[in-house]
Amino acid sequence: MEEREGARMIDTWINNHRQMYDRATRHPFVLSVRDGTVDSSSFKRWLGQDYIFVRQFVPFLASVLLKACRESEDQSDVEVLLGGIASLHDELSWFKKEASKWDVMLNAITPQKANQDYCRFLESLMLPEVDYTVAITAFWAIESVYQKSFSSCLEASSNTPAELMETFQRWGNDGFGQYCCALCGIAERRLGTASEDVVTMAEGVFVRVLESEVRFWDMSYGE
Ligand SMILES: Cc1ncc(CO)c(N)n1
Repeated sequence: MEEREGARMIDTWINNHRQMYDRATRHPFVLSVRDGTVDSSSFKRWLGQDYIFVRQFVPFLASVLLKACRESEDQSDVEVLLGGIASLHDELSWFKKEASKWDVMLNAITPQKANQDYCRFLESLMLPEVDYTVAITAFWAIESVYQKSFSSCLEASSNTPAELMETFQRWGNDGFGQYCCALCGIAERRLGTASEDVVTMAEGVFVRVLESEVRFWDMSYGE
């Protein structure tokens, strides 16, 4: 099979869907965090909904790991994904600690429509017939929207409130950036030898992730 240049492929997608990409990675909620004007009710709403999402993210990541174990030609994929599982473990404890700090009752939260839809989309990607290349592309896209969004809140010119810094460091720090690069590298490598059909499907999933992330951020403003 002809080798395609995966790196260029993902860059091309980002360029082709630039408007949606920017809406997902420079959402008004994130910009309000960055300039220090975010209100605590939006932050708390986001925190509670994201906890629910992250719980659903665990079985999704497990399904990607299983596909990597079975289908990947490169053993290091499994190690990258195991690192992701370890950090999700840490993330869940962090959510609980942060929620108690802000008086958010995690047990009492019901998922809003955008969250339910996003979680249902994740479920559809867990099916065994979904190609590993498509699943890892989705996984990379989901993580990288948070990485891009929150790393912008840590730039020297930003005015992120001190009590929110720890939150945004979770997804904005260099280590998380390197993890996203490793995921991107896996997706690129797989896309490089994938069939046209799989590439088309992976691009569709990428766009769907961006749309789902925009709707997810929108929830922080309430319904
Ligand atoms: C909605 C959403 N997207 C991405 C991430 C990154 O893990 C997250 N925690 N929540």
